[in-house]
Amino acid sequence: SEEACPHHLYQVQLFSQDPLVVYIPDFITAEEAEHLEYITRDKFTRSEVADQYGNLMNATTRTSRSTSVASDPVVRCIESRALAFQGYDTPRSHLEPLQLVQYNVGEKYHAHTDWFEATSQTTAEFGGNRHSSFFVYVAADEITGGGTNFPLLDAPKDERWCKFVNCDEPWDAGVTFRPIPRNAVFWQNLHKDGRGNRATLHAGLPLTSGSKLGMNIWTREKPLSPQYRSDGLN
Ligand SMILES: O=C(O)CCC(=O)C(=O)O
Ligand SMILES: [Fe+2]
Repeated sequence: SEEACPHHLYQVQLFSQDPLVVYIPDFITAEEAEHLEYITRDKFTRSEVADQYGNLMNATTRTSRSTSVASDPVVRCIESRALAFQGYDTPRSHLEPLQLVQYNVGEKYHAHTDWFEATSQTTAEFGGNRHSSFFVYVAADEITGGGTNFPLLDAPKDERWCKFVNCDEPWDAGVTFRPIPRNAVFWQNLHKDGRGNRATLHAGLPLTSGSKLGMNIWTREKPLSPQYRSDGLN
């Protein structure tokens, strides 16, 4: 039985190979989660989305509030972890500032991809397109609903996944990751040739009760220009 196996520390689980999706329990610590909440507590504004031309706007498709996070030693640790996870080869300059997203009852983010279709959002100063995404559940209080749904991924068959994904959903709804504090979902947005992978389509489902604080960690294909980075370094 599994109980007889020696203890090990790593916990990541491959969820899907194509697109690459990896589930990461305990991606951030309780102290880091509290710190993120604390340093952003009065900073949230209505979330923006980019339209097909790359114009940023408030839209009914994304009703959360969000803020980017200024760099500090705790934030740098989280960034380092995200870079190490991706194989150490990616320099910090490829990271967008961490983005926190706050949802209350009824709020959601309609199905979207994190990679951009609009070339105005993938210019050299933005570091090209978003190569990968981590979505981290920072906090979830008394929550129902509010999972992250990938409609084009296959639901897992093994019921041991049910602690991380909602197994009560119809199989044709794809997969919905539960908003479990400090856990993260990682995925690769782009094919090898740089084209966006449509199967990474996903949505933040509406909350039917409680509240949720999430965090996006987006890695671009190339370095962002200093003005768009949290460290502002050259
Ligand atoms: O809220 C979620 O579960 C997903 C949010 C998301 O996909 C995003 O902010 O890009
Ligand atoms: Fe997203």
